[in-house]
Amino acid sequence: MNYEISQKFFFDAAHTLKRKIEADSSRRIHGHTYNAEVTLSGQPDPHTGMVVDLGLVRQAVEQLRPRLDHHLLDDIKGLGPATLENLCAFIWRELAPGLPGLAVVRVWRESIGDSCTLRAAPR
Ligand SMILES: Nc1nc2c(c(=O)[nH]1)N=C([C@H](O)[C@H](O)COP(=O)(O)OP(=O)(O)OP(=O)(O)O)CN2
Ligand SMILES: [Zn+2]
Repeated sequence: MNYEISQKFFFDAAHTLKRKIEADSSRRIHGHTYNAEVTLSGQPDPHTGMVVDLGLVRQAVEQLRPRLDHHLLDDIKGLGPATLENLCAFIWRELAPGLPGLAVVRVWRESIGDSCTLRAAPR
């Protein structure tokens, strides 16, 4: 059996996006509320009963969140075009060093129903 333990957070951010369709509205600066969820997988430590203390996950997320919340995503170094895919990859790169067992990063926009899920490659 394997366990997955998750934490959700959100950030409000602005962006532009170059697209072939809906091009005009996408290239103007506009904002979204982005939801995100990070999931770690593993076995609970027999002494603590925890895969990972969710407080540690929260600390890592709280370090990252101010770098996204109320920012223009176009300005964030290393993000690239502000798509859900690139947000998943960015969050992964930023959190993975401090969160061993990181298995899934999901980012979605509730208002429009768009979602992206990034999973660790199977070993
Ligand atoms: N593969 C992807 N395709 C698209 C992405 C993406 O991140 N990955 N993103 C977009 C747009 O940003 C998205 O559709 C939102 O559209 P947008 O014009 O920015 O906002 P809306 O006004 O339509 O939605 P609200 O969130 O309600 O403001 C497109 N494709
Ligand atoms: Zn948008």
